[in-house]
Amino acid sequence: MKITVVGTGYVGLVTGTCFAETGNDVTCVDIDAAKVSKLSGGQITIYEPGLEKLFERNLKENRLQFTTDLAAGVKDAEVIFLALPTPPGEDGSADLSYILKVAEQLGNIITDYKVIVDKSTVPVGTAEKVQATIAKNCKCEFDVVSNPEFLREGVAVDDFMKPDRVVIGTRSERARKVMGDLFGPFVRQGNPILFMDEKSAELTKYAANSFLATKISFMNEIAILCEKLGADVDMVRRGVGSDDRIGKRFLFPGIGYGGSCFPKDVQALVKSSEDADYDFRILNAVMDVNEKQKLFLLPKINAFFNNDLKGKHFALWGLAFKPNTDDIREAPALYIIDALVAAGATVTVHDPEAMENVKRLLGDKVSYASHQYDCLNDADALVIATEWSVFRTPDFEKIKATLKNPLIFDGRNLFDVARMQELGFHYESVGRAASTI
Ligand SMILES: NC(=O)C1=CN([C@@H]2O[C@H](COP(=O)(O)OP(=O)(O)OC[C@H]3O[C@@H](n4cnc5c(N)ncnc54)[C@H](O)[C@@H]3O)[C@@H](O)[C@H]2O)C=CC1
Ligand SMILES: O=C(O)[C@H]1O[C@H](OP(=O)(O)OP(=O)(O)OC[C@H]2O[C@@H](n3ccc(=O)[nH]c3=O)[C@H](O)[C@@H]2O)[C@H](O)[C@@H](O)[C@@H]1O
Repeated sequence: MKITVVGTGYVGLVTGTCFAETGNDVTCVDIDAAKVSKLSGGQITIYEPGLEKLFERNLKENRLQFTTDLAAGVKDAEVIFLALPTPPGEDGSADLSYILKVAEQLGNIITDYKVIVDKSTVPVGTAEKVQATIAKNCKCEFDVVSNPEFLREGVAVDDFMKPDRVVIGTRSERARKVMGDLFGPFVRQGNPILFMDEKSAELTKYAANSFLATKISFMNEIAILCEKLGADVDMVRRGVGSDDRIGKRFLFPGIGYGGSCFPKDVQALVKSSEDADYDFRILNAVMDVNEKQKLFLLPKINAFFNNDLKGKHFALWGLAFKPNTDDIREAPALYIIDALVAAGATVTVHDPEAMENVKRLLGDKVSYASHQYDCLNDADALVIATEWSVFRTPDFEKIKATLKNPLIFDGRNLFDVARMQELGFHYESVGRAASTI
């Protein structure tokens, strides 16, 4: 099938590459000329495990092309995916200007039947708006379909190729057939394609992300309670997660959820609810808990240093909002850095993939260490903000020998508390007793 993907960011690039990998002829369109030039030249623009190999193969075999020219890019397409940004507007609602702008352009461009697919995360009613915007100038038939994306960064290729489900919102038989054929190869393993109306599909995406965020905030509050009552959140998590009705996943407490999606999508659903004259109380609490959780380690750090961080120096491991990505959008590490620097401390940071992005954002606000152990030089303590595998089994003797104090504040519960005690560390984590020296 001939497919065009408009917007070649995270979702667009994964979508385009995976469709090419399953034998489709894919053109990706982006207004960012530098990005298009890099991608056309074979240089991948995001860090995503497993994607580069597929990208290179499909580019070489001419199933994947890139252009800045929307009209040329969509000319032969049967299906046009819109994988455009939907950032939060000032009032927290999703900003639809990117999508509606392209919809308006498409109305003037398309001359034969196309299925136009909202892949972006968009509020209920957007498919209708896109339909109306295209229809203003369009002289041919077309359908607008809602097909939200559920991939996670870091495992995006697997999530796209073997999805738990594909949600397709359309009431058009013609579009349903096209989308069913296109996604058939991805759901052969038995997971379903769920056909529904456009509004239900749009709400499914927000409900899924908001529910996952709720699970995380819930466990973060349980972790706080564990510390107050002397329980161990690791034990509680296992005990709770063994119930199939609850499930083991997304119960890991930490320093809050970040990334480009949970924070903005929970906020957007709250705003949609307000617009519909409904106060979504649970989600307001979820956001509130998450805001506080990002700075969960700060009182512990302050308490250790008697509320005087002036002149103290911290090593910080992990900048990405989660492992296996270089994405630092809404990363809890950034909030910790802000708080430490505001209190008069200095920080040296290390991350396996996200250093360049942080350098662009923070410049000389922090210092950078290209190796995780160099990061520890002259530091009063180590703070861990992201659970990269490479941080899970470090050389503890080296850490102890390099840090000024054997002191670790771990926002991701990487180590066993009793072991840290044996090794002679003062070790503080989330929802578990501290090991003290
Ligand atoms: N990043 C993720 O893991 C996931 C994101 N989503 C949703 O997918 C949507 C896209 O997200 P990302 O890929 O992360 O965004 P992104 O910000 O990485 O990429 C968006 C791309 O669109 C391009 N663009 C902007 N205006 C354009 C125009 N007029 N014509 C052509 N290209 C244009 C930008 O240059 C950029 O390359 C959002 O709604 C997001 O909520 C959904 C699931 C997962
Ligand atoms: O709409 C989106 O963009 C995507 O948002 C999330 O994916 P992603 O943001 O890539 O990352 P997650 O693995 O969901 O993690 C999000 C945040 O939650 C945190 N988290 C996750 C799980 C957990 O148990 N505890 C926890 O604190 C992570 O550290 C991270 O900061 C969803 O998992 C995807 O299904 C969805 O498609």
